[in-house]
Amino acid sequence: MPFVNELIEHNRTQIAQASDRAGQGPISASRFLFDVEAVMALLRSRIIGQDAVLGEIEAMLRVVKAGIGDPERPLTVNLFLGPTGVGKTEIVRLLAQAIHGKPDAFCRIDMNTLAQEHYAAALTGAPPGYVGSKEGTTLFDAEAIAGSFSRPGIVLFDELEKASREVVRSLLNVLDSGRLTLAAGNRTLDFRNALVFMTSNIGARQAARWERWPIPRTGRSALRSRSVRQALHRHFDSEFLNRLDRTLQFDSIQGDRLMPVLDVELSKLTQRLLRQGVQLQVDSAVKQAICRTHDPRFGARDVARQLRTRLEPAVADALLRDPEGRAWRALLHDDAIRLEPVARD
Ligand SMILES: Nc1ncnc2c1ncn2[C@@H]1O[C@H](COP(=O)(O)OP(=O)(O)OP(=O)(O)O)[C@@H](O)[C@H]1O
Repeated sequence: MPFVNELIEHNRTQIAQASDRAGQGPISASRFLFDVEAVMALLRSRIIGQDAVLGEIEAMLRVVKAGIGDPERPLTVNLFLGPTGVGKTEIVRLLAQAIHGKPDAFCRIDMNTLAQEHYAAALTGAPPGYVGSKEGTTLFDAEAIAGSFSRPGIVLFDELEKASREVVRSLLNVLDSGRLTLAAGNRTLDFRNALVFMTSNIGARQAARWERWPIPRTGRSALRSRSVRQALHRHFDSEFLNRLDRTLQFDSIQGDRLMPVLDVELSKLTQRLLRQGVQLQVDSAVKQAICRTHDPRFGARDVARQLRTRLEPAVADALLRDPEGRAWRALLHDDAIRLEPVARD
């Protein structure tokens, strides 16, 4: 028995195909099934300290949902800038989760693997006459890019600054016309139904220096964003930068942002434990100890790492020691995390 959503999607696709055949072009008004409020609620519950970025994402999703963008370009093209572990990739994963029901339902191109000029071929496939040209083999996942009539595809070009200039130049066509003809010439990938994201940590080192400058926060953030913009313009041609819809700068994750990030990470762990029928409470002393020893170079990644290396082993010990134990409390003893059973009434 098909789901209602699938039936609606099927009907909409039929209508779209019929209208295409009649030469009217695709129907645009609200063809996308996703609900902007629901998508943003998920993002806001999981992404801490990036309010300005999330505001821009919301505006972008509204334009996409309303279907009023240029139909000859990707639905949107966004460059995410910031240091490691601040939520750049996580936002794309959450969008995939909210729109397609799976956090990995997007096409990810790791630009780090395309660091040399001749790797442009890996992106667009082999030219005619070369091995692999007939197969049209490329790094792109055509289905994840195309999405469907009622759900946009999602593409992420990760670590953009690592790609060679040649590879970045081969993306200009995608940004201009929403299409990329593979080198063999026998296949074209269509990005016109895709949300395109790119990430880069360009300028992050310069920005970090301003974080420590002893001036008020607003002044610091203006200087920081100017230095990131300068680094960006030094690295990429304006030909490329002018084709981006949004360049969004992420804030670093440290100070008073750590505790809410820790709460998000903890809730993922407690949910996993609950699925095994185990309850876990974590003392605030444990949380403070984790925030105190946070390594700011790794942003939120270090919070997740500390949970994995300090809390999870203590939980595992307790569960293996007493497999019948169903409720536990994590406490701090001499700077080490210990678990004690919670007495049940
Ligand atoms: N702003 C945030 N709020 C809550 N959790 C976050 C945030 N940023 C990152 N995280 C957590 O850290 C993990 C790593 O973040 P993410 O993959 O987004 O890093 P990134 O910014 O893309 O950095 P990198 O350039 O290293 O890939 C995420 O899976 C998430 O659990």
